Amino acid sequence: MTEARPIILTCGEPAGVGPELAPKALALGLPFVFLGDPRHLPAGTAWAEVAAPGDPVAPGVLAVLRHDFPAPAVPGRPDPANACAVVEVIARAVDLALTGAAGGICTLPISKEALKRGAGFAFPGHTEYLAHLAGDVPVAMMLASTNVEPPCRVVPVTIHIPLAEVAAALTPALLEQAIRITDAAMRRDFGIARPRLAIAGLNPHAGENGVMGEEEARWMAPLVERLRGEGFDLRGPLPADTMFHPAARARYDAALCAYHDQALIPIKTLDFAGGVNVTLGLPFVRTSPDHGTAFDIAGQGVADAQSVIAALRMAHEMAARR
Ligand SMILES: NC(=O)C1=CN([C@@H]2O[C@H](COP(=O)(O)OP(=O)(O)OC[C@H]3O[C@@H](n4cnc5c(N)ncnc54)[C@H](O)[C@@H]3O)[C@@H](O)[C@H]2O)C=CC1
Ligand SMILES: NCC(=O)COP(=O)(O)O
Repeated sequence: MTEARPIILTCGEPAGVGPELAPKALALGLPFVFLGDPRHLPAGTAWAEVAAPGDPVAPGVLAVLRHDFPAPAVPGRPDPANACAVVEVIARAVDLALTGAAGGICTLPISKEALKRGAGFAFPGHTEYLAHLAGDVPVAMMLASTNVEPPCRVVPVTIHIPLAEVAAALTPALLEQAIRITDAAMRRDFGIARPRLAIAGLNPHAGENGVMGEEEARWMAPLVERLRGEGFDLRGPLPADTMFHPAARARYDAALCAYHDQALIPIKTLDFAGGVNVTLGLPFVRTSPDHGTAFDIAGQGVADAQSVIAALRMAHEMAARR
């Protein structure tokens, strides 16, 4: 059996909880390398600089690929001077994954606001930036539970846009693209031979035959029917409010949701600690914890590492399947 290639763990926003989670993630026992500035790690962290992702370090020591930042980190207070380096780290990790030096990347949380203000970052988040770095490939965001049965896996088809813009942004072409990407990724990355996908309606009661919204009857149901004809195992459009209880989740492998909160509220309610964010459709493996920078608790050492550990484990599992 070949040794698993390490996963690159990008530092994310240094004023958030990311850097303090990196040493806690050593509990995983699978190889990963922290890419960032070692000055941002908690005092007392046992770390060793490596020149390449696969270089050995002693057990219990955090391997660090050094990326020097202009400024130290003040917990809870992102420094605009560090914003460009946060973005550089993500790009460097992608290079390492694309060359095969790493098995994939796991990203610690960024502050979207800090990057926009400090670096003019033109992307809503990692997902869109990674798609760009990969050659502007179409991708989908999936959040997957690791602690609940049946699993909760959700794909927000529209992502970081105002609610007022959702109905216009949710087009047949976008939903079809998300269905195709999700189906392919469930097979390749999750080992599910015939993925069952559930499509959530946009409106209350999935429109109730047009009396509470017309998108479901006008184009969602015909799209689902057409793709079923191609062999996709689809159900829906379904009323979203009854899609996430255990008996309902047992009937599908992933749910495609119309907008961000329709997807993320169920998973963060069912499994905030073990939720993993995966970018589907990339030519390399990318996972992330499902939480953000948690500025309110940064620097206190109380941040829960379960989600980042689950994200690193899932990245290894996905890399092994590719
Ligand atoms: N993948 C990424 O880079 C993500 C980045 N974000 C960014 O994070 C920032 C803050 O977002 P929020 O909506 O406040 O979400 P958040 O997840 O940072 O915080 C929400 C609540 O959960 C708690 N929390 C989060 N992670 C925790 C952990 N590991 N252990 C214990 N408690 C934890 C926080 O203390 C806070 O009370 C924003 O700038 C957002 O854009 C949010 C989600 C994902
Ligand atoms: N709410 C989910 C989220 O913000 C994930 O964003 P990213 O992985 O694209 O950075």
